[in-house]
Amino acid sequence: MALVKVPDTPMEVIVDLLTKAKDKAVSCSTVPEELKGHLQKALDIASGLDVYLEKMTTQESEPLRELYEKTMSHDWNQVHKEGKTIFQLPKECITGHVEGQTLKMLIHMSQAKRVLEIGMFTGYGALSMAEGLPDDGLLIACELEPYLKEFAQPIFDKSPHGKKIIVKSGPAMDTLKELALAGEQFDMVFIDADKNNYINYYNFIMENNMLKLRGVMCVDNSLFKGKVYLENATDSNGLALREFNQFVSNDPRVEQVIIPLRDGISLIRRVSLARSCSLAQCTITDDDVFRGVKGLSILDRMRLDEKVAYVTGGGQGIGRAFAHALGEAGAKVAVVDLDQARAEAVAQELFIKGISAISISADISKPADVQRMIDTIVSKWGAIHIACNNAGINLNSASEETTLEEWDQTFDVNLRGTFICCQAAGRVMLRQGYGKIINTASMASLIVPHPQKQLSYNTSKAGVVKLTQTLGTEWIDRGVRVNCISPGIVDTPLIHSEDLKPLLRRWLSDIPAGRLAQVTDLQAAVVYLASDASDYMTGHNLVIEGGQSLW
Ligand SMILES: C[S@@+](CC[C@H](N)C(=O)[O-])C[C@H]1O[C@@H](n2cnc3c(N)ncnc32)[C@H](O)[C@@H]1O
Repeated sequence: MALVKVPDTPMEVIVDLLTKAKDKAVSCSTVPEELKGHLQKALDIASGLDVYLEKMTTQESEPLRELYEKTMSHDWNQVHKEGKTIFQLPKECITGHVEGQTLKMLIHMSQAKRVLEIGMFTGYGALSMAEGLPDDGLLIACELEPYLKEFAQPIFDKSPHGKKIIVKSGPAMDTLKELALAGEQFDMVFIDADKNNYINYYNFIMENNMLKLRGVMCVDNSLFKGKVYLENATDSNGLALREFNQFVSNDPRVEQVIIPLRDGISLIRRVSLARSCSLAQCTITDDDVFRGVKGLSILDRMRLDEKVAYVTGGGQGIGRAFAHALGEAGAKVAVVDLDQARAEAVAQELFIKGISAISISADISKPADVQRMIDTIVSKWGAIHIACNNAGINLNSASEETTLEEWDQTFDVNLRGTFICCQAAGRVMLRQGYGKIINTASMASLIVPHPQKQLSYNTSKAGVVKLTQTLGTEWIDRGVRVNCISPGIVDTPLIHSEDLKPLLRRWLSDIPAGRLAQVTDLQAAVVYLASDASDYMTGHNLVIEGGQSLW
């Protein structure tokens, strides 16, 4: 006997009813052709929808496909008869391809890192969401039936994302209590278990602050085949969902929307602080500390959206890391380098990451080049908000042998070049009444790094600090902040050459942190100095050297 598929979603119910109506109409000679035609059209539209969504949704991964097939071909009746599961589990309760991809998309969009799933079944939704999580993301899946963990784990193990999933067997409420006790919080919670408990899970999560401030709760089956709004529905699960939806829609702590995908997915998020504030029972000091300056959290205050930046020496090393950091924080970035090919390569890297970027070749020791760089950026983007004057050179010689050529060359780039850039960018920024200049100085501005001999470099970088202090105090009352970053010894491939090995050992013994700086160690500093969060800071030399200057 062929298995009759029970309609599982409002659309499947509509298709079922339209099919019956059309069959009846077709077999009845008194039904007008026009009505038959309308019925057929309605049926085509309704029955084609899920098929089309399925087809147009990005193909699932191999482990997900395997999980789906293994779930569908498993004899759940038999498993239950053998006493391996408490309940007889219908295979149709799997989330499946389109919903799985929707959850994965939500995880990406909300940049969630910690997810809680209530009701895992065979893990299709869990693995879909894990695929959307970053490498250090975590998903805790609550599942009543221990058998399902055994079922899913071998496929989780085949996926590179399976390691992000921890399955907690047993009643979800017990796991929730355990997680609340440990102070666990989540960016996303997916509720997809016993319908009559949805309201309890929801309230427990809200009352125990388990959903982070920016968190989202997703609730599956919230349309329950339409029974949530059909007047004569008596189905206990449908009625439980109806009560749940009504409760959430009246709950002033949250906002909700129900997406009519498959059997309905509710998206629920905590409302803004402003509303929570008026709801709170306790005494609140309602100020910028509580609400955030301009209503922004501290991390958002460090975002650089809509800002225009340039980075000189951006084609490699520290400059490249600065360009990426500023772009990741939201700025448009002009990558400037003496070497056009290098600048272009970094601009391409940024472009691939979705960052607006251009490349410019310029020799910062030449005023005409610097002016061309400034004009190019202003004509392209209309402003310059962030100027990273990072290009520099380091030539070594014993002081008694340092030639004037070496001295002049070093000063031309490191100090004169930095001044030329500060002045040209500063003029634009002073006109704008806003700007952030970040110069790259060096730990050598504070100490005399040894045993290498680099008089011109050390002196020029000390000059960069004084330049920064002077401009920083002169321009701050016109909205332009000038600071500098002093890195310690930065790890480059060159440093690991055989020749430099003894020098490297010596340096390492001088660094309390026990290692050289990576360019990535400097990235947060440049974003902070470029952002409005550092507005009260000017003329500062931010030293990042693993403690080396203190020993
Ligand atoms: C609709 S299925 C979940 C589908 C799953 N989210 C997916 O991605 O395929 C519901 C699951 O909730 C589980 N469940 C039911 N009651 C539960 C409870 N009290 N605690 C934990 N899990 C429960 C069931 O065993 C079943 O596996």
